[in-house]
Amino acid sequence: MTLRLKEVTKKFGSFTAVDHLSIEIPEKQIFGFLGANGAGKTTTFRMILGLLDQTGGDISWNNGNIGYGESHLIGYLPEERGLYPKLKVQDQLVYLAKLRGMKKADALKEIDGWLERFKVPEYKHKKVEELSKGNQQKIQFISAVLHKPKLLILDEPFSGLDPVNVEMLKKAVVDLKEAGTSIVFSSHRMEHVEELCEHLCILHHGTPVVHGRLKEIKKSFGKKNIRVHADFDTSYLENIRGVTKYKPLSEGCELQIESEEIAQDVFGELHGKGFVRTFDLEEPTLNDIFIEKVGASYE
Ligand SMILES: Nc1ncnc2c1ncn2[C@@H]1O[C@H](COP(=O)(O)OP(=O)(O)OP(=O)(O)O)[C@@H](O)[C@H]1O
Repeated sequence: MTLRLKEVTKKFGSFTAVDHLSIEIPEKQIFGFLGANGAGKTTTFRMILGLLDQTGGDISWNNGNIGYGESHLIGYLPEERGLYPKLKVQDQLVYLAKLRGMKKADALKEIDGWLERFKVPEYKHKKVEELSKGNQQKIQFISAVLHKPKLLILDEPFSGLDPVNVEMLKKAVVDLKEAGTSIVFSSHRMEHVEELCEHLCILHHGTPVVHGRLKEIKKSFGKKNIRVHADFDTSYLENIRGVTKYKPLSEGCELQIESEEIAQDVFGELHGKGFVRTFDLEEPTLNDIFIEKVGASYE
């Protein structure tokens, strides 16, 4: 079930939050949605979910509209986390699962499995307000996936989590994909998108500036990085034609080059100058691409 957005636009008064966005989100894959604060990611998710009406354009899923009737097929982790603080974890999850058409007995079984998996079984009968923020986020993630949705939309799922919990959630996301769920997630962290997504879109002021398959995006970017590990001063490499960036490291440097061919020149200039431990020619990172297209880095 492919999710298609065609020329989707959202205006709030005279302000355009999403501007003629056309993307295709293939099924059973993880699609990454990147963009600076205010780029239009959450607004796009709300339109996909039918929580906001678009001003123009079409959104279709499996060639039909997504409506409230499909809530059992869709899971959503909103950016503004919101569980009922006074309700106990299990009661709350059962309630939300029943809203999505699950039977209580099935829900209880699933809940136990997820709480174990996320290493929080002891919170089952605790009120949500007694949990740390990170653990509340895990519970909210569980509420988005309990009913085994076909389409899962995750707005900044990893924000505010410690590295161990980030890994735990990432693993869950990958397993859900492998089980056949189509997943769209937004993030400010390039490395998460780079690691998890085959397809992605970078939004800038509501317009997609990069869109497609990660591998092809990297290939078509042209520029590459070189990492040199050497025991002598490499700063002269900065002056080679085609070297667009130079960053000294404690032992060596990192370079950005205009195209792959420049690597030969850099390699040649290293010859005979001293001991070179490593010379690596690497693909551009998503961060490099983002900086060039959007002009700002989050790091
Ligand atoms: N209900 C609303 N009324 C008016 N403007 C809005 C409304 N919702 C969003 N906007 C504006 O639309 C733009 C896009 O917001 P959106 O929340 O989609 O961005 P985002 O990419 O999710 O940002 P962030 O990374 O900060 O979550 C922002 O400039 C925001 O102020």
